[in-house]
Amino acid sequence: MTRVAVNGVTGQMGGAVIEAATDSEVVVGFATSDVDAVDGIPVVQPAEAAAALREYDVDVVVDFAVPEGAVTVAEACVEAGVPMVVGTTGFDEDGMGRLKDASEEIPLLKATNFSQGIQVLQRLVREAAGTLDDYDLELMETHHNRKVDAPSGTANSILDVIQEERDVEPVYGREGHAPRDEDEIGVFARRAGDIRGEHELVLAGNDEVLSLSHRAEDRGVFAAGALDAATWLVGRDAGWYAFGDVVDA
Ligand SMILES: NC(=O)C1=CN([C@@H]2O[C@H](COP(=O)(O)OP(=O)(O)OC[C@H]3O[C@@H](n4cnc5c(N)ncnc54)[C@H](OP(=O)(O)O)[C@@H]3O)[C@@H](O)[C@H]2O)C=CC1
Ligand SMILES: O=C(O)C1=N[C@H](C(=O)O)C[C@H](O)C1
Repeated sequence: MTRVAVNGVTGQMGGAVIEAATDSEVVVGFATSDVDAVDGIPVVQPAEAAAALREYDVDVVVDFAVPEGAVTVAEACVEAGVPMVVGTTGFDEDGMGRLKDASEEIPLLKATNFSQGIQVLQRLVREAAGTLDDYDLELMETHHNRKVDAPSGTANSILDVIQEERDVEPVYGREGHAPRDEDEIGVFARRAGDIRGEHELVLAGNDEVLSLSHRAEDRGVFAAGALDAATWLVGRDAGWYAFGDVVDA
């Protein structure tokens, strides 16, 4: 069985990964709060991650934490020579640069969304935005009230795909007198309750509207995808990988 360490083990996604790990074994977790164990799994401070990766003979790390913690653990993975799957979102340029540096030494797979449905949505978005090239575009995402980054990592990834097809400028929310430019895309983030994750792209012409949307109904979908990615990543060459590489394999 693949021996997995979970970064952010005390969090919502950490719990979902532990629950989904039936074909792999979570042997250690990382978090900053002062807890010894979660579900019988020892919890270690991220600053001590490199030693723990060796001590627990970890094959791969699965990360759903915060950007700073993900970078700390990525650098520990480099030290210990362990591959890493990064699910955390909201990195700034420096954080992304440090992950890229790590990927020169270890296999590192980063995805803003580990659901297969979002992989397909991304392909549909590319086709729709490229084909309906004069339609107005608006992008919406909705998440639970504890989410800290906005727009979601997934919304930013969808925006990246659109910008590869169309020269559009994002406008984040609108307020007051805000007439729409031809080349803008409105981007909206809503936060409420325990909504797991909803994304919708609307493409509107004058007489028709195409809506492409996805809704995650359980965090288990992200956890299962990340664990599939983790198993796939073990034994690969150092480099930067995407979830599409796993889904297409
Ligand atoms: N790619 C995908 O498919 C998905 C990505 N996500 C992303 O995963 C991340 C986590 O989401 P979620 O579980 O809901 O968030 P939570 O806030 O529930 O969990 C965050 C976890 O990170 C830990 N943490 C905080 N600081 C550090 C640190 N410096 N080093 C290591 N761990 C740390 C927290 O524990 P403590 O305070 O004890 O340190 C906690 O366990 C978010 O960025 C979210 O957007 C979420 C779902 C799917
Ligand atoms: O924080 C979450 O919950 C989620 N975060 C990811 C994102 O920012 O896109 C993926 C998913 O939508 C759930």
